[in-house]
Amino acid sequence: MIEVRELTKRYGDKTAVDRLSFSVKPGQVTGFLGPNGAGKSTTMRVIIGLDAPTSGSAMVNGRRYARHAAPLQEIGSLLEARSVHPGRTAFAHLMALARTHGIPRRRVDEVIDLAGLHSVAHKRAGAFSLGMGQRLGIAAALLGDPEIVMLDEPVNGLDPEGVLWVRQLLAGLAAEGRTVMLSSHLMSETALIADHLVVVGRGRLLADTTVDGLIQEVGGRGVKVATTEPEQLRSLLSGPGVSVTSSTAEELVVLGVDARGIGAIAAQHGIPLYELTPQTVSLEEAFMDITSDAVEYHSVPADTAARRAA
Ligand SMILES: Nc1ncnc2c1ncn2[C@@H]1O[C@H](COP(=O)(O)OP(=O)(O)OP(=O)(O)O)[C@@H](O)[C@H]1O
Repeated sequence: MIEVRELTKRYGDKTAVDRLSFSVKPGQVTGFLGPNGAGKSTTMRVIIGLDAPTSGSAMVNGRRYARHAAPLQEIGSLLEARSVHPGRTAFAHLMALARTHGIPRRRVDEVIDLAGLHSVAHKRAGAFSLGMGQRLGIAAALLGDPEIVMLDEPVNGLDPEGVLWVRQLLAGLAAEGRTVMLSSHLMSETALIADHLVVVGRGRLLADTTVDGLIQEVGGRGVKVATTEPEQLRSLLSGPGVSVTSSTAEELVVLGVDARGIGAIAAQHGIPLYELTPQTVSLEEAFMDITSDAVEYHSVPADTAARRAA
């Protein structure tokens, strides 16, 4: 379990993390999402004690990271995939980590196999592709067989097979009851991996929810109905958990009853319908909607950028 409470981190006058609170629970995969510069890496660095909070706290299984006697066995993390000595082989890198943490050689062989690094284990890490480097970083994170696994952008640079591997690996770790957290700025990719989502923007919490919850929050999964009898249909549909709004005189937007249910009620009462459209909000739209005010670096159309530069 990771518990972040009222965490604030300032660098000079820049507030990277702003009174952020959330929990990452065991047995599920939590996606930590936000646009570039949202404060994800800073939060993760504080969690593993690489940075000290300005105020608030980040606890790992009830204690600050530094208070754990064997932190690598408590929480395995991948924060900077390239933090490997380029002249060392993958095997030597993992062995060095294992030796300094009292981890047996057998476990090094296990994580090399687990990460699919067998054929390159004795090659210099400096010659690794980005994807291989990511696999080595993930192998290192798993070395201590930790209860908690925290990975910063783990699929960055991986090919589709690698992405699938990470997805299955993390789902397997969560199914074993471990706590799994991964950061990303890609919503659709994270939704395939994560059960629970923590969304941040400009250092603040924007949503702490599930994929479905996020879509509901931005008004997705409603049904647009056009009928000649909107008022009659509205009163027939009204009930607990149902919300009906009208956009035009003959159009209703219904939340809480699906298209099939609306069609059945209309047919029962002889109400003609001339449109019945489930409204889908894509995950990317949902993400953009809740983070739109929190994006630090908005892109501008190419011609505007060119005019500004001129
Ligand atoms: N050491 C530092 N000194 C000054 N500012 C920093 C420092 N580290 C981070 N920041 C700033 O804090 C903010 C949050 O950065 P952070 O790297 O945590 O965001 P992020 O969500 O991980 O972004 P990305 O997806 O781009 O990695 C950014 O505006 C960044 O410029």
